[in-house]
Amino acid sequence: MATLADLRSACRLVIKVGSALLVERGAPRADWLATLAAEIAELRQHAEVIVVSSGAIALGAARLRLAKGGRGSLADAQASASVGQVELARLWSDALGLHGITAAQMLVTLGDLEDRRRYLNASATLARLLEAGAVPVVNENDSVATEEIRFGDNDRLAARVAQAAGADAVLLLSDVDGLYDRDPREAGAVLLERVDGVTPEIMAMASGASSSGLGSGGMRAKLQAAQIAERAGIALVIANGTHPSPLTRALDQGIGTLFLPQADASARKAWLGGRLAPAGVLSVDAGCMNALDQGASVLAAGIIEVEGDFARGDLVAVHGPKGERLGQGLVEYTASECRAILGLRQEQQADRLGYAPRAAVIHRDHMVRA
Ligand SMILES: Nc1ncnc2c1ncn2[C@@H]1O[C@H](COP(=O)(O)OP(=O)(O)O)[C@@H](O)[C@H]1O
Ligand SMILES: N[C@@H](CCC(=O)OP(=O)(O)O)C(=O)O
Repeated sequence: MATLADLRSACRLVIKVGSALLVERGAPRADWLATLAAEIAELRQHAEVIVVSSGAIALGAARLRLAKGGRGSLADAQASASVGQVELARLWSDALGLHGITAAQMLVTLGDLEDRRRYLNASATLARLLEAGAVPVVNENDSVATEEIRFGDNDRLAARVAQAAGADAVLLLSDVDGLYDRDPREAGAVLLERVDGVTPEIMAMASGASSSGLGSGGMRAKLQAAQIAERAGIALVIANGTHPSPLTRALDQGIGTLFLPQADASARKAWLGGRLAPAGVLSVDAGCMNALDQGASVLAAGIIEVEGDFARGDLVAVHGPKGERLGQGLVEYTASECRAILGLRQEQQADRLGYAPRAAVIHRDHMVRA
């Protein structure tokens, strides 16, 4: 992905919308949202789209008549988010619904995306929603997340969601055209079209303050999001959402800042292959070994032996029938569940598990080959 126009060829795209775009003096900017929804509908003809939407605190604070846009204290922000999220979900549902698109609300915390077991859950839900044709509308679960366990800004949340969803690109819609070499309110600020690596010099260009007072992250949070994305092999764009057709302006007119991924897309899997020590071993038969060569997932039917005592979400090694090292990945079941279902086909597993089986024991998206 070398230019903004290349984002048109992305298969899976995360679009993040900041509070200031969606809310003005406590009221939703419904007309603006309608035009964005039309652009999303157009994009969806050839790509899958996930929305990360801010705005719950700003909307809720207006309803509750709380000072400082609901950001006076954590308790105010949490109460505002509870009230505003109801309205925010309805706004998206109505706007996308006009185009026959089903919106799906997903509220996540930092823990949901950092803990490997919960990361798998979030990732599987996103995948299933996209497969079923819905547009997930994600926000932080502000009403339960305390200060220590919050992202606090939806920019980094969007980058993490992109990672969990295996997206190719993230588009952060803000109220500026992109990253400038200094705060754009200063004279002589120049827009950067491409950033090849978020270096300390790039980081120093941004201030942490939000321009509208409604949002939380400022440009610094966007650069932190860019760092997460570039390490995960995902392109990230900062573009101006204040125009009537922001996606067209960014992608077709090329106005915005593109942050190039610093590693190839497989870097997303690199952490699986790297630092972590496997907590156990799944040995598979020759049929499964061949299927893995074709890019398949590890299914219980192909497992012949389970070693170790691991939990769901742990990293386990996959060996062939003669002990060949085939790869490693995040396992969807505990060791005892793996032992209970080894050798069984999907339709035979529910009785042993007591619940409907998952799609695979190790999904191919969560596996690296040796
Ligand atoms: N170097 C910079 N380049 C662009 N914007 C910057 C820079 N430094 C500070 N900013 C400020 O960051 C603001 C965008 O952050 P924020 O208000 O949090 O946006 P959002 O609500 O979209 O998340 C811009 O309006 C701008 O005033
Ligand atoms: N989760 C919060 C938004 C936090 C946030 O990042 O806001 P913004 O900087 O406007 O994208 C909300 O829904 O109000």
